[in-house]
Amino acid sequence: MTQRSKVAVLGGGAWGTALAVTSLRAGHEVSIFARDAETVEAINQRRENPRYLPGITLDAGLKATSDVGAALEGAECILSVIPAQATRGVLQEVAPLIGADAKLVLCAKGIERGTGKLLSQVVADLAPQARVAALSGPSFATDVARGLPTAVTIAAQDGELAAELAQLLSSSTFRCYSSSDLTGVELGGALKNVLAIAAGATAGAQLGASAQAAMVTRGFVELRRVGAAFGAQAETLMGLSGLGDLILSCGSEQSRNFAYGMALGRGENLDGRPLAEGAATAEIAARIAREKGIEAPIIAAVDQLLKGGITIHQAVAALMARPLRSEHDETQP
Ligand SMILES: NC(=O)C1=CN([C@@H]2O[C@H](COP(=O)(O)OP(=O)(O)OC[C@H]3O[C@@H](n4cnc5c(N)ncnc54)[C@H](OP(=O)(O)O)[C@@H]3O)[C@@H](O)[C@H]2O)C=CC1
Ligand SMILES: O=C(CO)COP(=O)(O)O
Repeated sequence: MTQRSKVAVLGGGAWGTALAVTSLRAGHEVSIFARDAETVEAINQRRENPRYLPGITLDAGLKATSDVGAALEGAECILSVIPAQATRGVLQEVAPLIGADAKLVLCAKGIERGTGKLLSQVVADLAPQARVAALSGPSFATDVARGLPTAVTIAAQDGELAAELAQLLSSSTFRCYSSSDLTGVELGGALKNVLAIAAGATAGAQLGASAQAAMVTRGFVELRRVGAAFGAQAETLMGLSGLGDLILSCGSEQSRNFAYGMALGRGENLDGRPLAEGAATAEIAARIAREKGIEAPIIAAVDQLLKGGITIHQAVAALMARPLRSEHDETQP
């Protein structure tokens, strides 16, 4: 085990709470910032987070506060676990509280809708003093909170920082690999959510397991094309934050993105559903692909589906009618 540090977690949702628990298990002092007073009280008084992790008893020693300054005070490592589209707003508020040497680990999976920026670019805008990294990979919050074995990747442009963080956050049930491909790890996590919606919609419309497998495989081709255009390494996308997370999220209703897609495929009302980051990322991912001339028909179809422009049956019919081609088209990046 590494030296005991203070880890601050921004966000008292499912993933923030699970990462707080795992940080505690890695031997650190942990403080969660949650804006919701009831969540703070439930974590501190009853060792539970019934809104986001119902039925799970949290480890003793976890602390939560609605005072972000108190949560961040003395923290050597800050985990940002605020949904992607709210990350800028929260960082704007907390940036002055982040020290020059603080390690800031982005744990949300998304691309900023308004700007097309990865979250590390949002940090560069607002808290350039922070040493930024991203944590991503196949990991359901409930599995992690329950202490089931999980592996993720932590990436930073500075490979030594990534390795340091992997050491800091790993425990006997939470294995962190390190990487210097920050862009690849961020993109893998953000785009798999869009593809999980596509897979879920295919399942919801009862188009069959074969169609679902084709959707995921060809979706992965699009993920790799977008990754290549951003300079991501192909091996990164074949790893935990890419293929690994696709395997998890495109085949299980435990994934909120997959479940959201299922509801979409069944034609159900989508109001009031739990967070599905892919719904926010789809439009900007489709726009980025269009602007960069990247062929990404599945990502575009998810965007259209979410906007109500087409049905899943129309989307699949259009995908099936595309011109036949080599599976490995070298004309695409
Ligand atoms: N759940 C999972 O299994 C995993 C999730 N992730 C990623 O982690 C990110 C967060 O997901 P998750 O924790 O599950 O989401 P949840 O919906 O469970 O929780 C979101 C949390 O963020 C808080 N929040 C939202 N907006 C703000 C804001 N403006 N200021 C302060 N707090 C805010 C919410 O507070 P409030 O309750 O007050 O609204 C809530 O505590 C997503 O990007 C997701 O893709 C990654 C891996 C696994
Ligand atoms: O990212 C996740 C697992 O790795 C969680 O997926 P969902 O947000 O779709 O539930």
